[in-house]
Amino acid sequence: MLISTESKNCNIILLTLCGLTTAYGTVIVLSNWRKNRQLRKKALKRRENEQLCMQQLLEQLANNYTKEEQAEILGLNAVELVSAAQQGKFSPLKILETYWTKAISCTKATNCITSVIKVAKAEAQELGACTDPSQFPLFGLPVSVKECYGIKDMDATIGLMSEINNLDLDDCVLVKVLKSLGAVPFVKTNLSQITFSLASGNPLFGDTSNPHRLEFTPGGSSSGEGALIGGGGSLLGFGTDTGGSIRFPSHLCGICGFKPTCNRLSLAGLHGPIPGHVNIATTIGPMARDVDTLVLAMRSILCPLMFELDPYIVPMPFDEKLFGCTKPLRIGYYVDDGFNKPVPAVQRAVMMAKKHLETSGHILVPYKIPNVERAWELFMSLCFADGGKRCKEILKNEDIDPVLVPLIQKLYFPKCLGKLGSFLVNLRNCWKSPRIAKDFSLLVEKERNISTVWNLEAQTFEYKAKFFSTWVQPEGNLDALIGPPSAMVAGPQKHFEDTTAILSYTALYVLLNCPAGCVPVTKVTQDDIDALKNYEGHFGDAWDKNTKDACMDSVGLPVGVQCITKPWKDELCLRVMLDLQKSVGLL
Ligand SMILES: CCCCCC/C=C\CCCCCCCC(=O)NCCO
Repeated sequence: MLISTESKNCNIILLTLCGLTTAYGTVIVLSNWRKNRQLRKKALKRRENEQLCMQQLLEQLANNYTKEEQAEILGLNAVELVSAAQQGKFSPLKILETYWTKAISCTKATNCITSVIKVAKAEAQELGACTDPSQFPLFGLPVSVKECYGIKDMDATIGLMSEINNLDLDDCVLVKVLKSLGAVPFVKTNLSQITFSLASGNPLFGDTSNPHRLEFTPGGSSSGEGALIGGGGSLLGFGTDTGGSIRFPSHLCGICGFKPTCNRLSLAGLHGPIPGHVNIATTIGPMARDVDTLVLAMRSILCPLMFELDPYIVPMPFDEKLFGCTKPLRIGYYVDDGFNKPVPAVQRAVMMAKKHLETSGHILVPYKIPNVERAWELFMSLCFADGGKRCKEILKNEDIDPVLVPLIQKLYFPKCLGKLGSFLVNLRNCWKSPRIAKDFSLLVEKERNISTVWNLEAQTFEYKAKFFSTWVQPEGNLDALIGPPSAMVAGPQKHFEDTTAILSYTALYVLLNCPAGCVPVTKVTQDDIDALKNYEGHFGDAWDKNTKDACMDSVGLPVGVQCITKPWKDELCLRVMLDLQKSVGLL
């Protein structure tokens, strides 16, 4: 009797607990659903308002200038345009309004712009009243910036609905410096959600298209810059690069992009997903149609004002001597990192670049990247040292971009089932793919403790030393490297979801903190596609199959080559890029 009363009480307690848990769960689910619905409404309104504002601006500007006047401005490169503006041939306002018109027509095709920077008009007018334009090295040059750059009274959402209308109180350091040099920041450009993938968009602003083939991706995360500059809507833009986000869209959109050594340019005032992520050297950098513009940008912004506004930036002005060096350089070249085999068009581009640089007088020697798999393990372990905690946190209540879903699912996968999961992934991906299984196990690994992170740092130092020991060669040390910017060229978005497979060529130089830039060298030919039909990759697994499928319909699309130098030799890297572009010509 006693037992049955006790068990009855137990049942009541259990039932009550179950009831309370269910009620609590339902309240949480409902409140999250409500928050998400409110955010979606806000997002829709934000996007509609911006589109309306762009349409109104287009209508206002429609009759301001003749087609011929606009064509004359749009036909100049950045160096020519600045010089024409300094000589008073075009006013900064006329240049701005011409580029606003062009940029808005680009975004109608590719959805590359997220916001018009309205204050640009007043800035252009103020510049127009200046009596000595020659003191401004970027006088009247409209400059586009990635959405995550902080600009006073504008939001910088990184594609998160919860960040809408969270306005910046001040301009970021780069924007302040640009303005002080006479440049006119005029639009903000789209990016992948939280900038943590090579995708082209986010649920807030939508996807961006490749200007050379609208149904293909422009790459990311600086997708808007790639599409806008590639489409002729901006002469100079700024992106960010943590794994390849400047160089990858540059390669896919047929433009030039440069990632400097970390701490040469200021990141202050930028919005990013993981503010304390110091192990992985995020940088900002310029993107443009030609290397001359990248040089103009770097030469101008490495100025006393930036060193003053951000005291943690190494106060190294542009090294004219290093940039102007004319001695023949010893340049290592490689067409394959042994991990992700590039498609034939990419391999051909590197061999073309080798020939061009030889014709320019340089000495090209074959080079082999040491143990890229090790670099990959270190990069992934450091990049997700928190077990993806921060990524998961900021994506709470948000619509998650479908491209990020596989990554987030892995980050949520229970670690205790990791070995089994890894085994199953190995089986599923064409029966045996050790690298895909490894990728899975690196991502399901939860938060690493401090000793593990210190250990990873120490091993990264060892890898760096080993890497540069291969530059010391009996016939003479290497000055630079050239190689692929990616194994792939542009293709449909769905093939660009597995970041690991795509990033090995660019993320390596983030781990090593090397300056690296991409220069367009050729376009995919039918012969490249015929050769691609026999492509099997190094592993014959799902990633290799994806690389092949992605590039099957890419005839006519741009192919870039990556140039790399040692840390702090940024100007030498730009020199190699310029020699290459001069020799290849503009595509
Ligand atoms: C040899 C190294 C291979 C590393 C492969 C890394 C794969 C995934 C890493 C996670 C994704 C990071 C994406 C960063 C994209 C980017 O550059 N974003 C810019 C933000 O500033």
